Amino acid sequence: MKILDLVSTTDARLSLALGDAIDNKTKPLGSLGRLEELARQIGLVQATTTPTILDPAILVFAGDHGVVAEGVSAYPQEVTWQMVENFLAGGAAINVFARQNACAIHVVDAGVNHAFGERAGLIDRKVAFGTRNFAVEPAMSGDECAGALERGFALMRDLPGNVVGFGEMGIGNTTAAAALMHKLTGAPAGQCVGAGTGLSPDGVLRKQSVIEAAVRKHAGVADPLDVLATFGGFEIAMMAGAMLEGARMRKLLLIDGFIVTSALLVAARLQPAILDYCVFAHCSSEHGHRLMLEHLHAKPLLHLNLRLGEGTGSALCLPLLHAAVNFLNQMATFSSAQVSERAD
Ligand SMILES: O=C(O)c1ccc[n+]([C@@H]2O[C@H](COP(=O)([O-])O)[C@@H](O)[C@H]2O)c1
Ligand SMILES: Cc1cc2nc[nH]c2cc1C
Repeated sequence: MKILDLVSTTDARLSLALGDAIDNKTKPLGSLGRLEELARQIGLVQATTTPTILDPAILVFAGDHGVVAEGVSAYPQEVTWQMVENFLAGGAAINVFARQNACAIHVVDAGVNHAFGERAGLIDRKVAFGTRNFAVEPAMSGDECAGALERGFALMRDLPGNVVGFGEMGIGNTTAAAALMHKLTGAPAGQCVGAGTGLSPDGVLRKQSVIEAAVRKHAGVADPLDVLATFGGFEIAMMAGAMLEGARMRKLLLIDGFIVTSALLVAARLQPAILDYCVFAHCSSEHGHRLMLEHLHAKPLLHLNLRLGEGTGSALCLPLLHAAVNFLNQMATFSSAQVSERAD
């Protein structure tokens, strides 16, 4: 497996040109706030002063987690495959929000513990029927982890469009994501764990102990790919691969909640320039997400107390992306509209 180098989108001349284009629009300087930052970022990602949003798509990666045997989720494992069926039937929150925003969804079986058979609309990239229990042994072998990353690269190469939103589904995956966060940011496990699908306070303490014991068991694992294989999940590894390839292709990456951001933590350790390509959709109410975002110096767009996953935050910020490119491409300038500029 080869991870290709990513280049930063930094381009001083283009940044100046975008700044001029934004400042010449008929509005007080800076008055479109975060939308101005977004417009500039999308312009830099696409290397143009006239960026577009073409064929946006949301990829929902599903996988199961052996660590659920430790009682770390409020819901049973079969909810993962049952929700995949719900995605395929169009009845989940992500289906509703993607439809509302004319956005395609692709559901990927990265490693669900269920035999779906041939299913229209389901992209079968199953590495295995769920990871192993990392409280006992590494979640994945090195080969399984590399296979998941590579399938992520390939998926992105097949995807049209220049904006890709990430989403996931996997009972137990907040435990995997919290373990990755603990290992990759150095934050204490107690600051990385949260209620996930709705664990009780006692359940959250148990989740913390499971992570702390597993980290002691797998002491010495430090390389980001080894950390991913030991504590991660197939959907998390496949997202990390897809993010790396998406950025290499200069697609804009929409980062959803706690689990999607944990995949980015891995990708950013491998290729820090990936952060230039990321829009952080929202700050999840999962306990560790705010700290995880701070670690990445990320400023999320929305604060809606979401903690659903599926890519729902990614879908909900699509109108903001459209607004950013539309104001840049369509607003009149002071000179074209013959509006007087500021007096000083
Ligand atoms: O995206 C988030 O921030 C988020 C926060 C909490 C839970 N989730 C979703 O809930 C599931 C994992 O929760 P759990 O408690 O089973 O680890 C998984 O399917 C995620 O999509 C997602
Ligand atoms: C019902 C349900 C839907 C979900 N969507 C993402 N994670 C989920 C977890 C549960 C339990």
